[in-house]
Amino acid sequence: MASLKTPTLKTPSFALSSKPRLPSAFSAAFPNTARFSRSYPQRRRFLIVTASSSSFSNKPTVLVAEKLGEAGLTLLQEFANVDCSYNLSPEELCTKISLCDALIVRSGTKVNREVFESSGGRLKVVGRAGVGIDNVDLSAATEHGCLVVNAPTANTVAAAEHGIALLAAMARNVAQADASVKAGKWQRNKYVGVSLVGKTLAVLGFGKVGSEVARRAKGLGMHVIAHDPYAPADRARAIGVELVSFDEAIATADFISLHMPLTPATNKMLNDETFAKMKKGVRIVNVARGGVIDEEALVRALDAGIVAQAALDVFSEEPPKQDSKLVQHERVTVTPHLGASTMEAQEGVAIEIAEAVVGALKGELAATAVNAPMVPAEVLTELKPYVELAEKLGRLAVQLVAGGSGVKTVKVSYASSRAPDDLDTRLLRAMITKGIIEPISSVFVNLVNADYTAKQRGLRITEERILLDGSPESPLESIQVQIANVESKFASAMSESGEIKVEGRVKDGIPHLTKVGSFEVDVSLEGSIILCRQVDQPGMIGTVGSILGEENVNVSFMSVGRVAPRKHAVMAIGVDDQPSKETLKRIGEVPAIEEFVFLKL
Ligand SMILES: NC(=O)c1ccc[n+]([C@@H]2O[C@H](COP(=O)([O-])OP(=O)(O)OC[C@H]3O[C@@H](n4cnc5c(N)ncnc54)[C@H](O)[C@@H]3O)[C@@H](O)[C@H]2O)c1
Ligand SMILES: O=C(O)[C@H](O)COP(=O)(O)O
Repeated sequence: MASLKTPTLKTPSFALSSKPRLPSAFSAAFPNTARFSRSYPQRRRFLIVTASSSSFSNKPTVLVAEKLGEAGLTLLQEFANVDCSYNLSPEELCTKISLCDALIVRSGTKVNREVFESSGGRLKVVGRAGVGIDNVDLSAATEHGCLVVNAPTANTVAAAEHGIALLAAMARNVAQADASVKAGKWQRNKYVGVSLVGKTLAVLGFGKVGSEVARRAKGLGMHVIAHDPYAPADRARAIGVELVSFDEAIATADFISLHMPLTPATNKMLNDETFAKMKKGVRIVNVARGGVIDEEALVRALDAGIVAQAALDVFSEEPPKQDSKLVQHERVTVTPHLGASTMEAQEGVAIEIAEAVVGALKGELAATAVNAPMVPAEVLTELKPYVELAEKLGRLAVQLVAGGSGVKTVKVSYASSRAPDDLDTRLLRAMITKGIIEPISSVFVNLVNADYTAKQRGLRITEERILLDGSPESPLESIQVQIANVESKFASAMSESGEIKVEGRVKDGIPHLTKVGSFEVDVSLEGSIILCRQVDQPGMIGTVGSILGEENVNVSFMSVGRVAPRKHAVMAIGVDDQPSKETLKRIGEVPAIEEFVFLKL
């Protein structure tokens, strides 16, 4: 594994408002200084989250609230302070969470709205060490900008094997017969079972686990059909499984195995009405979620002889009540949510979730994000410099708005030779939103909550693709951000149609600002930028350059865009360090400079 670095910390980087009141000329040039007084991260990657430091070290703190495999803990400990506190009460969890940057749970911990509210904004990642995320309030997580990641692959085989184990054990009364023998009985006639070979198995939910169950059931000689509204037909064909409607599946099956997630649409999917449509004597296996079955209706269906047997690993309430009629039913076999519980799966899940959580805390996009757009790794790598460009253009554009906060309508244009389907702009849009909102509010914006936050603030972002001729080798030629219905504190940033307009492109992997209003410039988007409009004349670069040089402010780049020789020009100056107020005031006093603005990136 690559060595782990300390996470990026938020450091004050534009604290002008904490200084004494500014001279009036300076205030005129920077009418919204106070708005930019909050702290920003000094260096930003295309981050989803940035962990805060704990009070005693620079490491983030990860609370592991349920048992996690050793290999995962070791990975976490290389990067974070790891607090393994199992069996916390809801109140204890809420108390602890305000001290944690990440939380790792399995299915036994309810991560509800209260947990996010109690975190005070510190909780940045919830890692679900498994597949089902029905125990995490995703809406609350998203609203709080908290990324939720899961470990979707490592326990697939374990769950499928447990499904098959329950199927066979149920058909041959293994659990009941075992209990009987241990009770001193020898009831060979009572526990005559049914055969699997030649029987029809309906797999409901033909995802990862469902298809592995289907594959294994085929090996046992069963006829397998499946119902899944979203499963691709070719995947089913490849395994030799026929995809059918829900009604057909339940009406023809001798055995039904459940493998869908618990969602509002699947909640109590098996109920009185659907049991009534089943073949008499059907046998049901559930290693998905208890809530997909109306458990009281199942008891009725068992008693009515519609359902001959059931084998259940999961329950709507876990653990179920000891006197639960369902659990105690003679023809029901139960296990305590053991589907993922093999040594191998737990080590795999622990590693999968630890890597996802550490990656997210380092600011990387997680491939297993549940409440953020999933962007494949190769697309991420390709988009990385454009992601940075997008955020910086948003950040620049909003700082050009007089008053800053009246931003409601933003138009983003992507010029690209790629077909629209080959260009995923969700990430870019999120980062533009981040760039626009963060400088003017105290909200932390990331890929998770960007759309939600924009909506909350009434910020409408429309996107436009400009299809260019040429080679689609690079994903984008340029990104343009326009803010409409506002005034600018730098009039030259206004386009002819009255919007603030900035445009940029990536050159040699580095984001550049290439247009301000209708002026073409070329300045790399690093450090900060001073934009000056001046009467185009010789010596301006030298004059401003020497004012900056006198204060030892390193100029990284200068570029002049003009309308015509000796008319107006916009000079863009990239500076590594922040010039003092006095220096900026001196620049503003250069007679040929008509307006200027200092923009923090
Ligand atoms: N008992 C355990 O310990 C255990 C272990 C692993 C997984 N699980 C559970 O098993 C379930 C499946 O896990 P997975 O990894 O296969 O997930 P998955 O996302 O790969 O598969 C779920 C499938 O269900 C389908 N689906 C969604 N709505 C449906 C509907 N209304 N009808 C039919 N199908 C529908 C989806 O299209 C998807 O193909 C999850 O609920 C998971 O939590 C339980
Ligand atoms: O959804 C899952 O991954 C399984 O139900 C496993 O849950 P567990 O991590 O609580 O065993």
